[in-house]
Amino acid sequence: MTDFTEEELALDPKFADQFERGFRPPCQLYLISPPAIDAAFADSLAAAFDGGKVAAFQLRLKGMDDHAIAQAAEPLQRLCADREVAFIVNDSIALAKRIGADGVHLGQSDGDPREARRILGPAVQIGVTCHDSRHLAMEAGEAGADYVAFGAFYPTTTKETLHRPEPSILGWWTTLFELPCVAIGGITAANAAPLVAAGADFLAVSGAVWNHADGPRAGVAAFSPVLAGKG
Ligand SMILES: Cc1ncc(COP(=O)(O)OP(=O)(O)O)c(N)n1
Ligand SMILES: Cc1nc(C(=O)O)sc1CCOP(=O)(O)O
Ligand SMILES: [Mg+2]
Repeated sequence: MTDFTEEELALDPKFADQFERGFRPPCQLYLISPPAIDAAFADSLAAAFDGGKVAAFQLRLKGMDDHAIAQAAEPLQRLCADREVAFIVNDSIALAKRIGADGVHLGQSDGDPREARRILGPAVQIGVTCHDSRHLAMEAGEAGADYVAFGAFYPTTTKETLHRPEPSILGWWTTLFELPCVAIGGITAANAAPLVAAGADFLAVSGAVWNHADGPRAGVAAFSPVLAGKG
């Protein structure tokens, strides 16, 4: 696999009709926390969950140590359990293990998915950032990831990003692989339709929910039509 170039890995359109896309559940929302939160954040998260179905919540607090994140996680993890939302920890396999998270999201320099599996066991969801790379996504799949994440599809102020995939990478992935794919980066209710149409299994969203003019409940609710394919 490591011998292929990105170009070689691209699905040649002339062969596309030879592949049949299997059934996939409708696209779902994967909510990412703001990079910093305050003591009242649990109320905002509850409001977001009131806005519509959220499949997963990722606690992504940057620049804090694991001990502080573990403390902040407690009420949020409880709320997620009550609302049947998967609770995913960003960056840290050790923290995910310590607090018994439902999953961990690993960037390309956050740790090895095989090591994460060894430490966290078979039931914990492991996600891997793959930027705009088919190659990284196939490597993540081979390493036992539960989902691959492509991004940033649109400009974002939440994180400095270097990669800008085309929506077609989602169609390529879902045509060839059963493993779910996540689209991330600058996604709003207004620009999400091409990602849903291309085959994203999940939309990972932060700013569009937390910075929504009418609050996080409205921020989540705004995605309902586009997730239903009516955007
Ligand atoms: C669902 C999802 N996709 C991508 C990322 C980005 O992870 P990473 O590249 O490690 O960058 P940071 O989020 O750690 O700044 C993610 N967190 N979640
Ligand atoms: C955390 C993150 N990772 C990205 C990637 O491209 O890997 S983009 C991003 C920011 C997501 O937040 P928003 O929805 O506000 O753009
Ligand atoms: Mg990371």
